[in-house]
Amino acid sequence: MSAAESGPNDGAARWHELVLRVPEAHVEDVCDALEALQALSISVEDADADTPQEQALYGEPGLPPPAAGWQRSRVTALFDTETQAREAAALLQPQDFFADCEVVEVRPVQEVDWVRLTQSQFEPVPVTEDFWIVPSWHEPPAQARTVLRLDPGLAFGTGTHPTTRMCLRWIATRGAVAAQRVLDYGCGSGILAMAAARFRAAEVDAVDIDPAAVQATRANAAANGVALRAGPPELAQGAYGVVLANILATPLKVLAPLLCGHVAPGGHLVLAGILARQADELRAAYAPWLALEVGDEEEGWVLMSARRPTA
Ligand SMILES: C[S@@+](CC[C@H](N)C(=O)[O-])C[C@H]1O[C@@H](n2cnc3c(N)ncnc32)[C@H](O)[C@@H]1O
Repeated sequence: MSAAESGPNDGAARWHELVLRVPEAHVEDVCDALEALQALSISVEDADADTPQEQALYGEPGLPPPAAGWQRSRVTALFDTETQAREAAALLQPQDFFADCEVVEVRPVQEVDWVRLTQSQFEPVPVTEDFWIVPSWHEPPAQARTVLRLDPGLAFGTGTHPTTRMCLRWIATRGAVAAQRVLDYGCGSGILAMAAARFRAAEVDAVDIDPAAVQATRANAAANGVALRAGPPELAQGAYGVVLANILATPLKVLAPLLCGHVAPGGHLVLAGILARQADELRAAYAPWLALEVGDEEEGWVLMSARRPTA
């Protein structure tokens, strides 16, 4: 057994990890003991991971269930303090079941500033040269004349996904939403609904089957000073000059009669969430009502749109 060593930044660390090497036969005993010693969490990994000795661990039909650990497992237990981690190591070492085990180290776990880390991953997103989606912790770029403030949250839609970006570009460049009733079907964060409002839609309805998305849309609209109605799908009523739906090919096919039924004469239907190879399926599914065409393509995704003839 090797002596446990601690890392150089002990003083600053919030938690400490006790790392052990344990043969398969004793993984369960060691984990039970660590639990009894008040470990905050315990993880078991293959000690030979990423080496030629790495061992797959899964149950095959007709074969015995997988073992609790690998031939040589690396067991890591998290403790509140360095003292607790070292005491746990000291208490384990004399135990019979620990005979073939090894204390690898006691090491500090550095705190991660998750807020800062997350924020650093979300930069302002340009939709066009002068329309930008900007997280609240960033200043809008100088060239941004139209801005939506949006932070990553539980609901989909920060502008970083190509399907959202293509819809935003359609809204910003076609001039089709101005003075229209607009429906955002599957609103997620409400990003498309808010963009429609920014580009002077007369009235915006945003609906989603996920109550968390409806809540996020309301909160994001309030933060952006945007007036819209958000709610469950039943909120969508009557005809709209523009119907936007960025969902996925399968639900979009099921929703074809419903979505087409909301498109006013002379109005537009804009669909995204469709892979390029699914475009023909979608065209066929919507053919009884509207003639969809691919209008944009990005990273293997397409935007499809159609216009209902004026009556
Ligand atoms: C890919 S996200 C799009 C979010 C946002 N509109 C955007 O463009 O980034 C799809 C959203 O559609 C919602 N959704 C999925 N199926 C739906 C359905 N049948 N009716 C209404 N909303 C649906 C999901 O809950 C999700 O919020």
